[in-house]
Amino acid sequence: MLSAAPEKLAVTVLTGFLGSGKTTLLQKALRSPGMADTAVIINEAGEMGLDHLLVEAVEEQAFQMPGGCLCCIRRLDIATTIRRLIEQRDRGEIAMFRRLVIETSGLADPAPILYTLAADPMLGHVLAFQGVVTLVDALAGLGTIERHPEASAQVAVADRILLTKTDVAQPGSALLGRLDGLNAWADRRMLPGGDEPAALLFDGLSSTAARRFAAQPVTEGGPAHTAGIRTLSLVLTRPPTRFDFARALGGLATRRGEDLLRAKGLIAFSDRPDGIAVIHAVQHTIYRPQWLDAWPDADRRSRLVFIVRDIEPDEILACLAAFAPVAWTPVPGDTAKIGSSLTAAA
Ligand SMILES: Nc1nc2c(ncn2[C@@H]2O[C@H](COP(=O)(O)OP(=O)(O)OP(=O)(O)O)[C@@H](O)[C@H]2O)c(=O)[nH]1
Repeated sequence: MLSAAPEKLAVTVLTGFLGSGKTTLLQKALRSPGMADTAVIINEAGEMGLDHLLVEAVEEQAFQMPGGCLCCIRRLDIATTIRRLIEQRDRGEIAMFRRLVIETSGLADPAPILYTLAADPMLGHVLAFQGVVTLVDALAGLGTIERHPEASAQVAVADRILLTKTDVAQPGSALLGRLDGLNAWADRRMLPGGDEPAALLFDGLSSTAARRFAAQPVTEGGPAHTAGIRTLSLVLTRPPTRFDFARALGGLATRRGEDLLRAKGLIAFSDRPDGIAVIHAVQHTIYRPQWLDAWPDADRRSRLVFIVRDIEPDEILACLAAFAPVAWTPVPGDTAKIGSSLTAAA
């Protein structure tokens, strides 16, 4: 049965550097009954997307856009994806939704995405842009903003800045001063905090940023990315023990933590066969694994995605193999460099 389509689709862009907590916030927000009318589009920097599997949403609610950083190589795909979802919704093929969250990859500069949304003639009539919510890691945020122009750009366009991981560390005065310098006018909140996660994504946002960027066409060639960033996706042919795996990832984080921007994955361990571990590392920090009762999709392979700066795939493979003696096999076609070479080819 066809449902009546709403007049305008409320859209929020959720951004923040790699590992700042975007998927965690989305997971919490989607548990709220108030989010039943909200679809999410998830974009990741690597070919092998995982976040859409980790968001516990109704299957029809979360849509994946992997295959590259949304702001450069796939910029125009976002308009196509939204148009397609609206058509499917209006034909009754997917669940009715009245709101949309676009989670950008952690490396995205949101400005070209905002421009793409505003410049599309059809979308201009059907979208009601709410604003940009930017997450900043209270622990790693200052260093990240200083080293990566993408992180500064994400802060600069925010309508709301959410400082995450404040249960672990309070943001220092240097970070707060840097945020003031980049964007003093955005609403600023702490996470975890007293706010409803769903409300943080929609309530009280202004569309000032959208209007500002709609007026500034983005030049071809896309935004600048930090040089030397690349992704590497690996699958494991045999399950490692938890100890070996911890030593392998820990060894890499100890040696190259500053340039190990992000690692995430799904791993089956030989000494814990009753669960699948969701692995997260952000620079020097390796997070306690979360456990799933079963594989979240048909793919039963243990897999890890790395996003690194100035680390060659061979160095990662050698470090992992030294500590965890199982085969780590690169996924063909996913040792991509993100940066000038890809941008120029767009
Ligand atoms: N202590 C604490 N940990 C958090 C918080 N938010 C996120 N994390 C942890 O940080 C790690 C990365 O969080 P994600 O939500 O995957 O980050 P993300 O921004 O989606 O990462 P990318 O998609 O790679 O850009 C996970 O281990 C989370 O559990 C927080 O507020 N407090």
